[in-house]
Amino acid sequence: MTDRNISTDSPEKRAAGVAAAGLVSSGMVVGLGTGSTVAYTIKELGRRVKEEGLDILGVVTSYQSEMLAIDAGIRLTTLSQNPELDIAIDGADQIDSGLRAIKGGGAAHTREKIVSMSAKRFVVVADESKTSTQLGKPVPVEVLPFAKELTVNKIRGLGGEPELRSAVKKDGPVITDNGNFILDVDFGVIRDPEALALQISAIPGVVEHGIFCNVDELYTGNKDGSVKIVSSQK
Ligand SMILES: O=C[C@H](O)[C@H](O)[C@H](O)COP(=O)(O)O
Repeated sequence: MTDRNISTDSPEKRAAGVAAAGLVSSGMVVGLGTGSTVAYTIKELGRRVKEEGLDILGVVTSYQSEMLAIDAGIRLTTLSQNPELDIAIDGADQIDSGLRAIKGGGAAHTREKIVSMSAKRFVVVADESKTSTQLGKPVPVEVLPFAKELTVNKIRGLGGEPELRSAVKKDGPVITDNGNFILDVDFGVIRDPEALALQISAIPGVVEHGIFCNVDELYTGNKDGSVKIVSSQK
C-alpha cells in the first residue's frame, strides 16, 4: 500500500509532479487529477498562479482535488463549460511499459477517466515504485450499490476475485464521490489490459473501472530529483 497522505513529503513524487506542471501555460484548461503525486502539480500550479500570473482554468476530478485547487488559488471550471481540455495530469497506482495504468486507489477513477478522455494530452505523474513490466495490482471497479451482487458474480466469471473496499474511518463500505461502492478486483497478472477493460465495461452496474489505456506521457520521479519522461508510441 502506498502512502496516500498528501501531507507526507516525497522527493520522487514532488519531482514528477512539479516537472509535469511545467507543461502548463497561460490560457490552458487543465484537468487536475487526484492523489498524493498530482497534489504536487496542483500546488506548483497554484504557486505559478500567485507568483507568475499564470492564467489557467482547472477541472477537478474529486472533492480532494477541488479543495486542493481552491486552496492553491486555481480558478475552476466544469466540463459543461469547457468540454475539451488542453491537458490532464494525474497519478497512477501502477503503470506498465506500454503506458497502460491502473488507477483508483483513492476511488476517484471514474471522474479521472472522464477528465482524461476529455483532454488533448493525458500525462501521468508517478514515483518509480509504480512502474512495472506488466499490470498486476487489483483493479478498482466502481459499481452501483443496487448492482453489487450481479457485478461480483460477473467479475468472478471473468476470473477476478473482488473485494468490497471498506472505509477506514467509517463503518461499512467506501462510498465514492458519486455515491457508489468500490470493488477491488484481483485478476493476477493482466496479460491483455485492453481486452479486460472492455469485458469489465460490458457488465451492467459497472460505472467505471481503473484500467486506463489512454496515457500519452509518463513522468517518473526519482529520489535524486531527476525525472524520466516516456511518451506513448500511439
Ligand atoms: O483514485 C485515485 C487516483 O487514481 C490516484 O491518482 C492514484 O491512486 C494515485 O495516487 P497517488 O499519487 O497518491 O499514489
